[in-house]
Parts: sequence; structure tokens; C-alpha cells
Amino acid sequence: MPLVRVPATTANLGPGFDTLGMALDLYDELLIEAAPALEITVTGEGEATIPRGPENIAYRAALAVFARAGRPAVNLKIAMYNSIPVARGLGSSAAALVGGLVGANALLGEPLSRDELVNLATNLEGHPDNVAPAILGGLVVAARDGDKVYCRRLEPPAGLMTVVAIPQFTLSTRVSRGVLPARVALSDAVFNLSRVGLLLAAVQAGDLELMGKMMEDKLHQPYRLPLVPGMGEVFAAAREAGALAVALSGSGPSVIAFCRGRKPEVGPAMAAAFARHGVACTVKELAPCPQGALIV
Ligand SMILES: Nc1ncnc2c1ncn2[C@@H]1O[C@H](COP(=O)(O)OP(=O)(O)OP(=O)(O)O)[C@@H](O)[C@H]1O
Ligand SMILES: N[C@@H](CCO)C(=O)O
Repeated sequence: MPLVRVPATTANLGPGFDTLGMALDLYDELLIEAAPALEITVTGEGEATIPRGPENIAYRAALAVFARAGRPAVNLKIAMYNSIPVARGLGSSAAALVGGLVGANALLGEPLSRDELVNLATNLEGHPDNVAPAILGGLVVAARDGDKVYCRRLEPPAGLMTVVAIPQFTLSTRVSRGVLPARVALSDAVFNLSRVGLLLAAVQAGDLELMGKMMEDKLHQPYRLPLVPGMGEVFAAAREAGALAVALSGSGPSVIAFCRGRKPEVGPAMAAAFARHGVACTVKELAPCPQGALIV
């Protein structure tokens, strides 16, 4: 009966829309076993809202592993113990999906490789930047080529810490992608391209200062501003309190500050800025997580 532990993830890291993501030390756990009938239980985050029928993401992911491995589908009992807030930009859907994939793969004796799991997960989720770090851990850069995903895991720089302000309201990725334009200016594309390149060079060199400078974005955050009341002010508050950089975490609404070591002033400053716009939030200090999904 495999118990899978899957980390939360923060996607985009500013300029790396649908390309960069990093695992964080906050986890969902999922227990999976064959059973006489489908049974899904949810404890913790999302216990009042997450579907418990065949439409459940983890269950659908598990069935995809059976199909890909050429094994007949069986009924499953899945118990989820969730700490990742749902629909807040911390990769809750990716964690559920990866939990189902890795759990089912373990149940079947691991017929699929990690690369095959990343491909399958990306095709189910629609983009690789949460599922790839949820599987591989660390900081991952990923590129899709049709159904195939190329990705590389990098070690997050030593001393990097994050502070995440998590609003009480939810924002689904579907809605947050709905406000993005179909076309962007060449100058905006170049702005992001150049920053992603230098951001990765900074990560490899362990240069937190340069990393912080290269986290601005013109491809998605400006369009998402209206969906997150106070977002601009929260960014400014985090920087003034000493953060190296600030970004929308995934598709939001959480805002993530990147810091050199612990910076206890940053969380309260972000929460106060959100509060000025009528948004209640919780604050978590999260370290990068070097380890991806794991059978515990
Ligand atoms: N443990 C879970 N089991 C099944 N479904 C889940 C689970 N956690 C989240 N989900 C589903 O995923 C949806 C949220 O996914 P969505 O992509 O909108 O947000 P997110 O993954 O939390 O944020 P982001 O992708 O921006 O990091 C929820 O509406 C819920 O139905
Ligand atoms: N890259 C995705 C991450 C959402 O999970 C987005 O920003 O829409």
C-alpha cells in the first residue's frame, strides 16, 4: 500500500511562464491501494470541496498509469492528507496528479520511468512547470515538444528562502489563464527571454543577487493584476521589507517573495499590504525542497 509524499510547487518564478518551477517544503500525502470499489477520502486542505468521484484528478492520473503500462484498470481506494492550499498557486492540482501517478506506478511495480511520468503528468496537467518539480524536486526548467517534455533539475541556490502570502480567496488556473493575451509584443518576449536565461545562469552560479534582479515579468503578471487585489502593493511591500524578488506564485493568487535566508519582516509586510485591500491571508516561510515525490 504505497504512501506518496508530494511537495508543493511554485511555477513561473517570475519570467519563466509555463517553463520554470520549484518544489517547496509543504506536502500532500496520498495512500493508494486496490479495493473492491472506488473510495476516495480527503483530510485537510480541500476536504470540503475536492471531488471524491471518478473525476478526481489523482484517481484519473492513477488510471492513466494503468493504461500506459498496459494493465487492466482496477478499483482503487485513495486516502489524501493535504497540507497544500487548493487553488492558491501552490500546485495543489499537480500534487494530486503526481500523487496518483507515482502511487499507481508503485502499486504496479514501477513499470514507468520518471521521464515517462513527467510526460504523462504534463499532458494531463497541460503545462510542465508544476508537475516536473513535483516529480523531480529542486528547481526545474522544462520545454514541451508535442507530447514529449525535455527537462532539467537544478539545485536551488544555497541560502534561498521564500515567504508566501496566501490569500483566503481561491483563483483557478483556468480563470487566471483566461485573462492572458493570445499574442504578445516582441519586446516583451525579449524582456522575458533574456531574464530566464540569466536567471538560470544565476541559479547555477549560486548568485542570489542576480537571481533576484532577473525575476521580473511582462508576459503574465501584468494581465493578472486585476485578479489579485493589492498585488502591486504587496510586491512593493515585500521588496521594501528586504526581499530579493517577488512574483505571483503560479497562476496566483498567492504572492511569493524570494529572500536571502530568513527575513521575518517580509511576511507581515505582505499581509499588511493585502489587508489594506481587504484581502485576508496566511503567511508561510517555505524553503526550496530538493526532493520530488517520494514513497515514504
Ligand atoms: N488533493 C486533490 N485531489 C483532487 N483534486 C484536487 C486536489 N487538490 C486540488 N485539486 C483540484 O485542483 C483544482 C485546483 O487546481 P488549480 O490548477 O486551479 O490550482 P493550483 O494547482 O492550486 O494552483 P497553481 O496551478 O496555480 O499552482 C481544485 O479545484 C481541485 O478540484
Ligand atoms: N504556468 C502556469 C502555472 C499555473 O499552475 C500559469 O501561470 O498559468
